[in-house]
Order: sequence, then structure tokens, then C-alpha cells
Amino acid sequence: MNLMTISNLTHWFSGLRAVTDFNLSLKKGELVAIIGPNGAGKTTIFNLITGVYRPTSGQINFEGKELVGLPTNQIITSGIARTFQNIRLFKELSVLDNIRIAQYASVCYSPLEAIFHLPGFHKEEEKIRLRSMELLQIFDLEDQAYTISKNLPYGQQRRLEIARALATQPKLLLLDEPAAGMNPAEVEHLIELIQMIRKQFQLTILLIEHQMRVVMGIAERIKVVDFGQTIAEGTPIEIQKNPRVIEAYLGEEESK
Ligand SMILES: Nc1ncnc2c1ncn2[C@@H]1O[C@H](COP(=O)(O)OP(=O)(O)OP(=O)(O)O)[C@@H](O)[C@H]1O
Repeated sequence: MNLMTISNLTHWFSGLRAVTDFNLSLKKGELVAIIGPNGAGKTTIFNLITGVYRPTSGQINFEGKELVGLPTNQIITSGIARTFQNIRLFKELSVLDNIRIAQYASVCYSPLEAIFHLPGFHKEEEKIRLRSMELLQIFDLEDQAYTISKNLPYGQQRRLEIARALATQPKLLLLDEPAAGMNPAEVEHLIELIQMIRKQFQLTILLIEHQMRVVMGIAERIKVVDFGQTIAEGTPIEIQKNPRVIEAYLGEEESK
């Protein structure tokens, strides 16, 4: 059974058609990449899945439930989390607090327990703290738990953003250019990290990425979009040989 099925997704920004009849079926546990030149419509697809924009037309079915029309918070509690192309941490908060905050969408104490600091509040807070520290350990950030997140090196900020996304316990993780701005060593580390969390958290992953080293290294299937339209779909090997893709995208990448 598919975890998510996107059917005929189309989105217009005034006179500009950013996404045209986009279709995608994601099976549980798959890692699928969306690639394409700048402005092709990739991030708009993520914004449509997460309810930032409501599509002009089309459906997004996640575990049998229609997502179109739902507010973002309900989409997140359904089991979808994302990272952003431009890192969006709570920059003035500590690394630990960035992870803790992500868990409050599904907190299990009542306002009364919170106001009067009743036992239910303390128990839940301790659970959140422990789980946050566990995540920081997995992401090799536990020594930085009390560092203000804006002071982390760039590669660690990217890792923290992924850790924060996982704190909501998603089934589907949307990664928007996770390798952007990383040096080659950080990229290699990221590839290992994505493979590790995919297994450990039994994740399905949809990845937008420009760095072909990452895409070809970890994606099982690739969709190529250009001017909002899907121009090719296949395995990494099929995509690398596809003349239309080379013309629209890979050729341009290789010549950089
Ligand atoms: N809020 C918006 N209002 C109007 N136009 C927008 C908006 N967001 C994106 N666009 C336009 O929609 C098209 C698709 O943009 P999108 O950001 O989805 O592309 P992308 O493939 O993610 O590009 P990149 O690789 O550069 O991130 C572009 O032409 C962009 O200028």
C-alpha cells in the first residue's frame, strides 16, 4: 500500500503555473528524490504537501486521508515533517530547546497540570527531555545541547534541523536541499546520516537536492521536474542516461 499518493497536483501563483499535473506514489520505506533546475517547482510541491499553500487542483492522500485543505499543524500530526532550503531554526534558542519545542504538538498534559506543575506535567516534561537528548546523541549534537543554535557551525545547524523534524515522530520526512552549503566532508557525513535515520526510524523520505552525489547515492527513484512539469522518472541509472534530463538539468550541472 502507498504511504502517500499525489494526484494531478497543480498550482498557480497568479499568472505563473509553478506545478503542473504532478503525480507521485510513495511506498512505505522508499527514498525518492525530486530534482530539477532552479525555479522548477520543487519547493512548491513541499509547500503544497505541508499545507503552506492550497493547490489550485489535485489531491494528496496520506495513509488514506486527504491532506488538501487541512491546516499545517494537522498535517504534521498526521506524520509528515520537513526541513527547509534556508535553515529555519529557532536561532536564539538552545539546541535542546529546538528539539523540545517540536514535541509540544503532541504533549500529553492538561493546561491545569501545566499551570500547577502537577505530577503529570513533570512526568511528560522529563519524557520530552530524555527523548530530545536521545535525538541529540544520534545526531552527534549532545555536547552542544545548551549552545544557542545560531552559534553552531553550518553543517551542525543542518543536522539539528533534521533532528528537530524527527522529534515530531514522522512517518514521512521531506528534506529540502539538506546538503546545500555543505563542504564535501559534511556531504559524506550527511549521506551516512540519512541512510542511518531511514533505517532506525523506518522513515519514508522525499528529497529535493541539487548535489548529484547525494541524489544518485541514496535515492531509489528520481522524478525530474522542469517548468513545473515532470519530464522524467526512473532509477538513478535511467535518469543519468535520459537525454531530456541531460539537456534540461544534468548537462548544466556537469558543466558547472
Ligand atoms: N510565493 C510565491 N509567489 C509567486 N511565485 C512563486 C512563489 N513561490 C515560488 N514562486 C515561483 O514558482 C516557481 C517555482 O518555485 P520553487 O521555489 O518551487 O522552485 P524550486 O524548484 O524549488 O527552485 P530552487 O531549486 O531554486 O529552490 C518559480 O518560478 C518561483 O519564482
